[in-house]
Amino acid sequence: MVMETAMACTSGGVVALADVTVVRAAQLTSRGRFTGQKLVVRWPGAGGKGLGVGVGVGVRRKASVGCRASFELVEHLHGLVLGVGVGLPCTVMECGDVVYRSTLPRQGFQITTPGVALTVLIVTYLWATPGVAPGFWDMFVLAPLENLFRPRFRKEDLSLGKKLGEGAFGTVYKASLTNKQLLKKDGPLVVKKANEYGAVEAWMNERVRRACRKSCADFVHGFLDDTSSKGKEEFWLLWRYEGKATLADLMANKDFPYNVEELILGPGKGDDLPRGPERQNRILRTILRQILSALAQLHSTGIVHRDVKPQNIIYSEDTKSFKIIDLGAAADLRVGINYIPKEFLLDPRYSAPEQYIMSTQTPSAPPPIIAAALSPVLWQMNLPDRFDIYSLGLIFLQMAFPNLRNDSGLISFNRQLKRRDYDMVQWRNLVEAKQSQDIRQGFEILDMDGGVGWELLKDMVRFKGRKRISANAALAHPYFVRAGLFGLSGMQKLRLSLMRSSEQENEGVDWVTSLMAKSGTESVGGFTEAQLQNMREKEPRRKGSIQRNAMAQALKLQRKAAQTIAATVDDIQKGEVGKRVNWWNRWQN
Ligand SMILES: Nc1ncnc2c1ncn2[C@@H]1O[C@H](COP(=O)(O)OP(=O)(O)OP(=O)(O)O)[C@@H](O)[C@H]1O
Repeated sequence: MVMETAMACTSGGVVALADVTVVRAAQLTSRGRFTGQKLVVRWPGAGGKGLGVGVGVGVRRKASVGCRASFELVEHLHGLVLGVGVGLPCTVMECGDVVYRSTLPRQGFQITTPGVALTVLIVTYLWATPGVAPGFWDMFVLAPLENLFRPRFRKEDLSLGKKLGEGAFGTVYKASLTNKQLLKKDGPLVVKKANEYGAVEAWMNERVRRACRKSCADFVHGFLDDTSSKGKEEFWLLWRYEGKATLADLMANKDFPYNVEELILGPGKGDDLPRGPERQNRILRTILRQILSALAQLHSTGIVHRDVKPQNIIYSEDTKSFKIIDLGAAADLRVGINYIPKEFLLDPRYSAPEQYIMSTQTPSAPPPIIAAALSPVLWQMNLPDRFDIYSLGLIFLQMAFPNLRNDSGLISFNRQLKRRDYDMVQWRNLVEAKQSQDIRQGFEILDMDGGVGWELLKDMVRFKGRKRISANAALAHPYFVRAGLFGLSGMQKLRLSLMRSSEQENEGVDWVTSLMAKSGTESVGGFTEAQLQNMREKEPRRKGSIQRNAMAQALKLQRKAAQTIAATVDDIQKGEVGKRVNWWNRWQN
């Protein structure tokens, strides 16, 4: 190995200069030729200084006389340049071993299998529901931009009309705009003077307007009015007037569901079928699909409505479809807004048995940035969207059974179901024995096409949120996906029978459980209700394969990690930073 200053010349002149360790050097002959076939040049270590890139190596190449002259000149310059410490850093130069420059591996961007796998993993996490990446984009780009260009309203710009409703969160009026220049599209508006949660409702509506505007009533603006005569601040919320009827109004009509048919299908479009279960089923399916689509969009953006009921589903005369209103009780799980695990804001008639959208052991939401980063984990742990699915299941039930459409009917259904441990099959056995016309009509609808409607209803109204179907899965259910006139396709029938057989497995477990309960033991006298409930909810034991066990362990670990982090963040938020946070104790709990 010889330490020397090397320079390579090409016909274009000097192209490289550096202090190099020549491992196997080409000789520059007195006749100006490289004699070696290979020139391996090791550039100086990190931070090596030098000039130029590209070494004409390995090729017998004629060095011109000019080149030789340049060599000497540059050698002088070289000393000068290095002397003052000027030169390109190694990061921008091709430092390292140089063996045939043209055959060197490229040092720029390279695709490797672990790199691809890691990228896929990160992207999947960032885009998993409720969407960390879209959330940041929404929060830091879309929201400020929208704020910049939206017109601003004051209460003087509005003229209030008829009162439309009064609820726990405020009073709602039909209104019109006095200053017509504020909005391009004219038309009636709705104003809610919110006394509580107004700012949150406005924030939630703005989020929905950016993420999935077609699923909810068209929100215009929200502003704070601190000039109220009552002396307290009021938040004014503005929507476009969607129409005069909510699903509750339409369901209260004796002609339901035929009164909705014309609204959603258009005049005379439903006359191809005679009045009866098949026609009713078609209308119910359309209504349910519209509401499920709206919910699926809300859920995919991390919002759980928490107050899904016929009164909060409005028929939009403009889009001829059903939309969701009243986001006052909604929770944004992406950033933890309005998410208070122990708060009870819900309508008991439609609320799921768990009552909370998140486990009560999940601490209150951490600061938005941390909440956003953790949101996919928390979402998967709690599946909070299933809360809305239960409520929608009850609406489906009410649409099918006329006797359940009023409050007393629904309340007595809730009582009956609770007594039967939320087992819809047991409830069916109970009510079918009564032979009422309304009940018969309901089951006739649900049992069509091999009972797909009944299957879907059972998947929606389940005790455990985790076992309930999601809005997206429900939309792909055979109840909606039909093969035209022939009803269910072969695949759908297969899927249905699979679903049924898995259910029979559960029923077997239930049967054994009830036998055990009846037999009891002499000393204890049988199981308590709580123990029974616990046993029923347990999955039947399946043979554990290595993959399944590994998966279960990984999930357990993920859940534990998320709980530990969330609990610690909660402590920090509560100001318990001073106390020593014992991670190990938390982990073991
Ligand atoms: N965009 C809209 N277009 C037409 N009507 C609307 C609209 N928004 C609300 N309404 C009407 O106003 C009523 C009350 O609205 P909303 O449910 O949002 O108020 P609320 O104060 O939260 O009531 P509650 O507490 O009873 O749910 C609705 O039942 C509906 O009739």
